[in-house]
Amino acid sequence: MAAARVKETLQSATSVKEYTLAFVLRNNEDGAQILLGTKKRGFGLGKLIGFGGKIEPSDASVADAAARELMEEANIVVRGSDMQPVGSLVYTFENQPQVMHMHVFVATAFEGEPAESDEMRPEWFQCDAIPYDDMWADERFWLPALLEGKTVVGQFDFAQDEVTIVASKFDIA
Ligand SMILES: COc1nc(N)nc2c1ncn2[C@H]1C[C@H](O)[C@@H](COP(=O)(O)OP(=O)(O)OP(=O)(O)O)O1
Repeated sequence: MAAARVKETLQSATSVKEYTLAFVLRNNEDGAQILLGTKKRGFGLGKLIGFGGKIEPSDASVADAAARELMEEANIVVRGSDMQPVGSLVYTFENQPQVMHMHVFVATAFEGEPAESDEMRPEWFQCDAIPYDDMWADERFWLPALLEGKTVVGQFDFAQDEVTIVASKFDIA
C-alpha cells in the first residue's frame, strides 16, 4: 500500500519539509472550473500549479496554512474550515536528502476575485481541459481523481531534472 511507503519515507528521511497545495473549484455557466496559477518565481517557475507553500510555525493548522497561501498568492479568502483535505503526497528528488510532504486540499467556497500576486498569476481553467503538460509531471496521475471527489495518498520520486518521475506509488480511494 502507498501509505506504508509514505510512512517509511517520512520516518527515514533526514529532513522533511511540510507544504500545502490547494485547488479551488467553481461551477458557472461554462461548467466546472479549477483555479490554477502560473508560478512567477522560485521553484517551479513558469509551471501552472495549485496554490500553496511551506507551513509556517505561526499557522494554527495545516488547513489554515493552505488558506493563508491562497490569500497571499491568489488574493482570495477561504476559511480553514472550508478546506477539504483530499491528499497526502511525498516527493523525493535524486541526490537530495530533503523530502517534501504535501497536504492537498480542495475548496469550493471562497470570497473575492482571484488576482495576481508577486508569486502567482491565477487563471480559471475548464476541468475537462486542464493543461497537464504545463504542470508538475505527477498531477496528471491524481488530479483527475480529486476532481471526481476522490482522495490520493502516495509518493513520487523525481530525477535531478525535476521533470522525470523515476518511481511512484500512489493509491486513489
Ligand atoms: C515536485 O513535484 C511537485 N508536484 C506538485 N504537484 N506540486 C508541487 C511539486 N513541487 C512543488 N509543488 C507545489 C506545492 C506547493 O503548493 C508549491 C510550493 O512551492 P513553493 O516553492 O512556492 O513553496 P515556497 O515558495 O517555498 O513556499 P512559500 O510560498 O511558503 O514561500 O508548489
